[in-house]
Amino acid sequence: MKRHMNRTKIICSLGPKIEEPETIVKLIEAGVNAIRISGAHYPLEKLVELVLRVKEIKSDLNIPLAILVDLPGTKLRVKLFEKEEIEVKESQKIIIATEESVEADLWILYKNLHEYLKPGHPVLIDDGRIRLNVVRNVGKKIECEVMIGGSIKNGHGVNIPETDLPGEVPTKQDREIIEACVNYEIDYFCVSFVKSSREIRNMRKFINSFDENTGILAKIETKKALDDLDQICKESDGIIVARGDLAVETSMEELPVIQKKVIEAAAAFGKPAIVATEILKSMMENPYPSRAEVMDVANAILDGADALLLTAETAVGKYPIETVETMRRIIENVENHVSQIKSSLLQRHLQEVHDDLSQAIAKSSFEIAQEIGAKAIITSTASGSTARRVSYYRPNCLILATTPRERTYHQLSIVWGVVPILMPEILDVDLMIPVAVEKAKQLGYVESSDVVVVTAGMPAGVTGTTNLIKAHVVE
Ligand SMILES: Nc1ncnc2c1ncn2[C@@H]1O[C@H](COP(=O)(O)OP(=O)(O)OP(=O)(O)O)[C@@H](O)[C@H]1O
Ligand SMILES: CC(=O)C(=O)O
Repeated sequence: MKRHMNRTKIICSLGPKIEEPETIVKLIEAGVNAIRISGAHYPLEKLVELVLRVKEIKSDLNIPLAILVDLPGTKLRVKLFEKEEIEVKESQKIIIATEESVEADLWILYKNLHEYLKPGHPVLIDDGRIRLNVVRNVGKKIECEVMIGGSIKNGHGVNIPETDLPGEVPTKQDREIIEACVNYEIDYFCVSFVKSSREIRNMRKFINSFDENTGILAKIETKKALDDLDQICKESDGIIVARGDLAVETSMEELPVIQKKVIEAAAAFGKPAIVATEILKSMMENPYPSRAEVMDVANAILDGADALLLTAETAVGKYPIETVETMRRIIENVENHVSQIKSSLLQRHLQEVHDDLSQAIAKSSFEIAQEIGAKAIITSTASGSTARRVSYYRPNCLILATTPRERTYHQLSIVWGVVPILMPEILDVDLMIPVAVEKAKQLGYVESSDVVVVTAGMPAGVTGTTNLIKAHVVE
């Protein structure tokens, strides 16, 4: 399979149009580095079936590819019984009920929701596309006036930004999904509607009771998450700027600055940042993007995103493969030509190291590689932490992350610029370096007489032990 060298990674969301194995392979060939499967849109059995399908494909193709299972969390959703879709029109009055037994036009199954809603509160559906205003509550019925109409589908997300509904993470549905998936070595679970770092800790505790190597990505999509952003970044394994909900929970106008702030916060902790939603939205209908969307992809890269996440474009859009190809081409163009602009837009400031040895190694290997024009930085990594730290600096040269851990190999595929390479476990560090370099050579990333900067650690294979840098000439 042709290897694409886009350094900003591409993640796509699975959906009914792209579930067939041949289509998944085509998406990967087009440039996808990771696949998100939504726990909100798939029943458990189907979700597990898709996880297994993607695992089989990545094993057959022998490629690094991360699987992200998105947990629904405390997000409210529309429930329709009997119908799959209803149409609502401006100024029409409709009834929402909070329990299935109560007659209504649509349901939001959250116990006693009516007690939290007051006249005038906006109820926003499908990332704010449909807008209702609460008129009054009658028992368990909520009467609303349609302010902006359209079609409402079963499962559409609901935001009620004026309320602060209590809810514990992981929810019952989250726990069921995690339990159904634990045997399949999921690379990342995405935690929706995070409001505090405490929720990440609770989620970590629950997930770790089954599998300590699964990563946790915090979806930043509420105002409250922004108040606890540093701690959330510190305690998770990466973040997603979930612009669909975020725009509704804050405001559209705030998004550009929030996106930059969140990416910056994640980077400070050496964690990958993913930008999601409506990146190439018009390609749901057209085989080409709008100018503004091309600029959005470029700006997300320049903001420092590690990966870009396509949601509805691939899940339910008409041109999923073309969308991925378009995204890849824009990324490649920006990355290949960004150095023509004098002020280096991608490069980041050199971090204070304090007494963090692995941070010092990452920073120094970047500086040495830039100084000597190295072909690659090869990090021998167990958890992937050194590779992520090197990636932070956005070096011009390749970042090759050799690891004996299969999970790390797949997890690193969402990290900017990192090429994950699986290699056997070698406990003698003097042997590990030549084997890692030889593997990189065999795969065609480096050739004889190239200079590479290698990082490794003693004892080998143990997380957090990187303590060695070597400038090495490939034999
Ligand atoms: N697997 C799927 N099956 C059917 N529709 C889907 C699927 N995945 C996504 N969609 C559709 O695409 C839209 C956008 O996708 P996205 O994954 O952002 O959904 P979402 O419900 O907003 O997710 P989240 O709750 O995680 O924010 C959804 O509103 C839904 O209509
Ligand atoms: C991806 C997602 O959940 C959002 O943008 O809201």
